[in-house]
Amino acid sequence: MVPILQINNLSKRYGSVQALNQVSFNVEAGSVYGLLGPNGSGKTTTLGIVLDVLHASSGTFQWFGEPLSHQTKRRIGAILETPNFYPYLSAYQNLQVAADVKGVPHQAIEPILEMVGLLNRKNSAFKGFSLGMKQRLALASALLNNPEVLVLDEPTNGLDPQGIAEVRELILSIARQGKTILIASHLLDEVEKVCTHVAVLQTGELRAAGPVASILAKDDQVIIQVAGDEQKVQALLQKLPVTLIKTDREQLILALQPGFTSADLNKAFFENGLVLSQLTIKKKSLETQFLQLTNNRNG
Ligand SMILES: Nc1ncnc2c1ncn2[C@@H]1O[C@H](COP(=O)(O)OP(=O)(O)OP(=O)(O)O)[C@@H](O)[C@H]1O
Repeated sequence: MVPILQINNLSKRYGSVQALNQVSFNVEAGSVYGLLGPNGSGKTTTLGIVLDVLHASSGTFQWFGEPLSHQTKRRIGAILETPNFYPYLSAYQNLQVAADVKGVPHQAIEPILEMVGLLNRKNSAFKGFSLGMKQRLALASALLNNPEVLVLDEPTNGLDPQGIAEVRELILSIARQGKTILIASHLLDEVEKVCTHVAVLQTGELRAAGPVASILAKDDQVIIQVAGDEQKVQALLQKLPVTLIKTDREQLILALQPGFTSADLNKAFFENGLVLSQLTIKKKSLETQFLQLTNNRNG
């Protein structure tokens, strides 16, 4: 299946600042994909580029296997910053305005208000809403035209614990409806709770990408280097109980599923006529590095 979003070697410079450097990852259909990194790591820049708000210095991206167009944009709902709703209009009236802009019939409004838990406040003015309610109204607005994908930049920023819990639960319930979600966050905890997949950015570099369970696993990871046919290597990796976390030049970084040891890995390669020229066990999980990353934030 074609990935929902393919990002290939994306780079962005702002003058002397290299905000993104050759970043590549794919977002598959049905995933909740976290873009994790501390402030200034390039998350917003990445989202801005794929939503056509910013231009990349180099690299490409495709939505649904196609370049971004008017048609593909209609399949994407996004919240990059807290949207400007009219303070004196009610939740319902604000969504009427948004529906008119998007060419969506007004019948769509109430079911969406119900989904985001604001139906009983539909006639209340926006200005009286808590931050959490404002964010849920923003989600309602992004969902009005029933997009296949939602792109969210730090959706729980500034919310109190209850607001955070509500927005996270809402994101999960939207995901359960089969929508794909790309969400930028500087919170490891949020990514662990909400996301199925994660790409980790640090100062514009992609540090790791893959399923949350394997990237954040406590299990050992191994670095291998294989002499031999690359296709054969990939075919073998597909069959083994391992997850490819990252390819770094000649090296492959793998997470081993419980019960499958580095000795088993070595044996499997040998039996398939492939010789490992390197097999290093990385004792520390990436989690420690992520915690350092996210704790180093300064804002
Ligand atoms: N318009 C701009 N002009 C110059 N530098 C910029 C501009 N926008 C972003 N940057 C720089 O690019 C880098 C990446 O910023 P970006 O906003 O993408 O990071 P982020 O991970 O989204 O962080 P935050 O959570 O703080 O928004 C940072 O060093 C930032 O200072």
